Amino acid sequence: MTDDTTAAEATDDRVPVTVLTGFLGSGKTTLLNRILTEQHGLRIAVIENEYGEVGIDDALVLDAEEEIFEMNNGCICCTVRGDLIRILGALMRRRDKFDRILIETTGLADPAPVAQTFFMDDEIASELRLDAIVTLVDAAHVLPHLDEVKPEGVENEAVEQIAFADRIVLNKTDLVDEATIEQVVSRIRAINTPVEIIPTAHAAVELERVLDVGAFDLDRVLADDPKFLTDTDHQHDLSVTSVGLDVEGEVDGDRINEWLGGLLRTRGADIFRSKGILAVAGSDQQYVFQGVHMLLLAEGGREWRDAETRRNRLVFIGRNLDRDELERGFADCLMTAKVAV
Ligand SMILES: Nc1nc2c(ncn2[C@@H]2O[C@H](COP(=O)(O)OP(=O)(O)OP(=O)(O)O)[C@@H](O)[C@H]2O)c(=O)[nH]1
Repeated sequence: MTDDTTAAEATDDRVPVTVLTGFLGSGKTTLLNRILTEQHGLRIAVIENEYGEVGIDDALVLDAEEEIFEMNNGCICCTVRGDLIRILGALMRRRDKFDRILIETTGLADPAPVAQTFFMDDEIASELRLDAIVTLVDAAHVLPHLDEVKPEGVENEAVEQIAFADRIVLNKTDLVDEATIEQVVSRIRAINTPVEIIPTAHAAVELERVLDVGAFDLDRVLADDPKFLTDTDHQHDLSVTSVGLDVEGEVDGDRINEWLGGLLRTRGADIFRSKGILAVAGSDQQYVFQGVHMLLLAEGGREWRDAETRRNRLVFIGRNLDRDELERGFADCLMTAKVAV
């Protein structure tokens, strides 16, 4: 680094932006919730992009003082990139209200086009500084996704997210043994040799290791990918789709457990991610379920409000999803449903 760049950085008062990425279910929302609830004294504007039609993450992000902008009608790296630019523009007009910006991408996003946004638009580049791309990696599930062979021209998002990372939060180390951690670390190193890897469980990372770290290095990116600033074309794996269900009524607790458990046991290789908020008969509390492949967790959510309509919102993301089958399976769990005997 020259004296000139040091001086330039010292006077750089642009707002730092962190891009939080990582494959489906790797722990992005868990980290976001940590950041939003920790007493760090920072004012963070959050932009959240969710994959799936029914918008569940907004209910799973904890209440916080911070402002949260939802972008649920497309993928941040392609269809709603215009929305991202508009939100950033609106934020810049009231930059006295926050100290930094955090963008959580979907689990299927390519971080490169999101990063490009900070270099290709002059107004944005003059006001905002891409601080780091922080990638969450699920130590228990990442290897098969890295191994997936995609059709010609189609990106492997899990690989891209690691390749572009300035920091890797190697999460869910509680679910695997040392040998698996070593194997995952060596796969990460093969994709992105110099990256700093921070092993964690439940995304318990010290914030100073991921926020305002000045780690994004355009020169390094251009050395790896000379077309980074000019090549805006990328192709998602269209065989990965989502099915969202939004159904009024209450479900039978036993039946929904049995159905979801059986579904993920038998189809969990193809169902990468599932999550939902359920109205279980006889309970005043919402039920939240979180599935990552075959691993299923259920937790109690907030209480239903008095006049609130009991409804169930579920999303499944993966391959070979059959909407009819999922709708029928869920309908059989509803209290009003006639169950075949
Ligand atoms: N055992 C274990 N579970 C974790 C850990 N981190 C997160 N989880 C759980 O994994 C599930 C997915 O975590 P999220 O934070 O929602 O993951 P995400 O990356 O935001 O998921 P998408 O937004 O769907 O891509 C949740 O049930 C979390 O509680 C961890 O380190 N260990």
